[in-house]
Amino acid sequence: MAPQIDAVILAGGMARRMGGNDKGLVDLNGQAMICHTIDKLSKQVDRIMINANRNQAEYEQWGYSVFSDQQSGYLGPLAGMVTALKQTQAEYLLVVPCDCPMLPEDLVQRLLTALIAQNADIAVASDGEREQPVVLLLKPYLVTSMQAFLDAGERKIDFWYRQHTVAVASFADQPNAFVNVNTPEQKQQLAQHIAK
Ligand SMILES: Nc1nc2c(ncn2[C@@H]2O[C@H](COP(=O)(O)OP(=O)(O)OP(=O)(O)O)[C@@H](O)[C@H]2O)c(=O)[nH]1
Ligand SMILES: [Mg+2]
Repeated sequence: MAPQIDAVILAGGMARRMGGNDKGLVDLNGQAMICHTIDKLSKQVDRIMINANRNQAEYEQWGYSVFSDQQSGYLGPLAGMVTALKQTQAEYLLVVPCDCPMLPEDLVQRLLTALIAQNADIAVASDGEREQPVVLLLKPYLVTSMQAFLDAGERKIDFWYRQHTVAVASFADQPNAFVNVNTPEQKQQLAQHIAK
């Protein structure tokens, strides 16, 4: 039987490079950016959760559970992840950002295969050149380690990874799948690419 997998879409950042406009909600070719991500994930996971620190009512319109970071203050992506880990009952949690609208259709399948093959606790995606630190599959028991890391005042996700066994799943054959929209210019470029 396939394991149960929940997903959290991280939309809890300040989006400073987007002029402070909530990145998940900015329009990309007729729909909110997060809708592109939801479309990519909906067939790959059992349940989707949205992690947002403002505009929660707007995020609720898609019918998924919406929650903010348990610890306020914009402490970074780990703050959203640890909160999601406390909510899930699934065997694995998939984490993705709200600003990667082109994610692979086989994201979960390949991350899970890599995690199992390497007997790892975490599988992180790579575009063939660079790891994508907020695109990962992980085991929920890691919540204790992640909370302890944050409680110690640490914030850097890469440092946290290093405490665990991490498998890397390569998506070198889909180099555009992780295009990351941080600025209005990047959004404009992707909009033109999608419209072609
Ligand atoms: N829950 C939560 N998520 C965060 C936080 N900071 C960043 N993220 C998320 O982490 C992912 C990657 O972060 P960035 O692309 O740097 O997003 P950002 O911090 O909103 O944008 P900038 O302010 O321009 O750096 C995005 O999905 C963000 O929503 C935070 O404090 N809490
Ligand atoms: Mg980003």
